[in-house]
Amino acid sequence: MTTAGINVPIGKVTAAAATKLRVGSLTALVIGSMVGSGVFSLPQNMAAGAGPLAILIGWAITAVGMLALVFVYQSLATRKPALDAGPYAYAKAGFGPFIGFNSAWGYWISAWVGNVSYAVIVFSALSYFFPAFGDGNTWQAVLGASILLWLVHALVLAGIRQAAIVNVIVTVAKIAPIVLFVGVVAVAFKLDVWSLDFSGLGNADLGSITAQVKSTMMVTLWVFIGIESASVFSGRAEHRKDIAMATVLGFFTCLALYGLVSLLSLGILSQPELAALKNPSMAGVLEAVVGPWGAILINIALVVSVVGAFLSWTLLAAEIPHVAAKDGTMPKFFGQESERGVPSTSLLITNLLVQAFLVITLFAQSTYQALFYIASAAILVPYIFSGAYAAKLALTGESYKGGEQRGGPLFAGLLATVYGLWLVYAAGPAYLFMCAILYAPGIVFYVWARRETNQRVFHPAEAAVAAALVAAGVAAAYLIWNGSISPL
Ligand SMILES: NC(=[NH2+])NCCC[C@H](N)C(=O)O
Repeated sequence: MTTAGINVPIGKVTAAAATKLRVGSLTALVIGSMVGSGVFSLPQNMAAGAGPLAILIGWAITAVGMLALVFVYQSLATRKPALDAGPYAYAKAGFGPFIGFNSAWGYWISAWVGNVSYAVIVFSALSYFFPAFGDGNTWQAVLGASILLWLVHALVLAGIRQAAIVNVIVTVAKIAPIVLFVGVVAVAFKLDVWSLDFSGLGNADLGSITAQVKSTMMVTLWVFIGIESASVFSGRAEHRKDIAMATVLGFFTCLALYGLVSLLSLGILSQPELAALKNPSMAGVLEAVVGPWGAILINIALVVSVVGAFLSWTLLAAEIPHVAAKDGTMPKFFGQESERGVPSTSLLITNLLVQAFLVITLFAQSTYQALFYIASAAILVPYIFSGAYAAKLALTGESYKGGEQRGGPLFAGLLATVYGLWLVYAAGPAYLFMCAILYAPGIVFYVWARRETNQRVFHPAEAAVAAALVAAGVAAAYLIWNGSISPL
């Protein structure tokens, strides 16, 4: 991860890093911005609801859908360079202020709920050394996570920016063990274990192939979140065209690593055995091959990787409402800055929410998986509207020169949108309802921002969407209260 997330104005972050980057380093940046916690739990997360065949199909769908999204952000970055505030700015330009607001709000929710999941998985990994941390949701773990949270808070307030050199070290420290894992597991791979139940249909718990594929979708989405920030690195590229190359290279490198981690693991332990592993499950798989040092290595790699990602996503999460406040999308108070230029109010609100969710985690006994499912589902609004905006530009011809080819971008935009809608379906009702609860309160802040800037609050269509959102939120709160759904 790097600080140069989508909403971080490039100049501010990179003033110090004036050296221009080539394809290699840019690719490392792209990979670094994607790899956080997800990969370390892939063996269990993927096998929990799917056999080898469905996992293969799941990666294939993800490859196509995510690549479409990559092209969407690339084409938007070149066509609408002025909108470099990221996904919400595209959604706003394409579909009006209310949709724009919800994209910013959703991206923000995803960022900070993702951080809650990070805190949980870090302590779940540490429980290998200190068993009291359990699955990262014991009181000891939540206490530890809270200390980590406010420590990071203090660092950010003090004006910390991730130095390029730290990024390089963290990226190497997290990628090297993953590559080692793939190598060791490839050698120990047993085809007969892998093909034991190729279709997964032998295990009645898994259900049809479609059901199995669906079960992998939030997981594969989660591991690629961060890819949208790649276009922001353009300011750091020596040649602008290098960034496109680096994004695609970074994408395929991660896809290969992710695919191999999840698929090769099925040749070490069977699907039911993987499904029963504790996360980070890469640790359990490597331990099965080489003994305890395998688990120790992976657990340490996870802590390094996720603490680094936690810092980056904290900076990014605080930056989102801050940037959105500047253009009137969010209330002005989110834009307040400390003397050091840190978006202190936004940071404080963000981390108070993380803290509140950590407490909820303790009482609801929430798992890492449930938390990152919420973060994945929440990001779909900005993703879908980015795809739709790219398609809209290609359809109307806006920002295209006469005779310029529009078929490719139109196809990518439509594909990304369809992929996003399929993910909404795959997320399932429990997580959609949970998102409704988190999105609905946003309306108050939207109204606030519109009043502050003396603008009309809702157009009729927007009012209808808002009303539907409130209704869904209320229904969701009721269903959770009476126990019909339990997304946590
Ligand atoms: N804190 C967050 N919102 N992180 C989102 C990025 C998730 C990242 N792809 C991972 O695997 O960890």
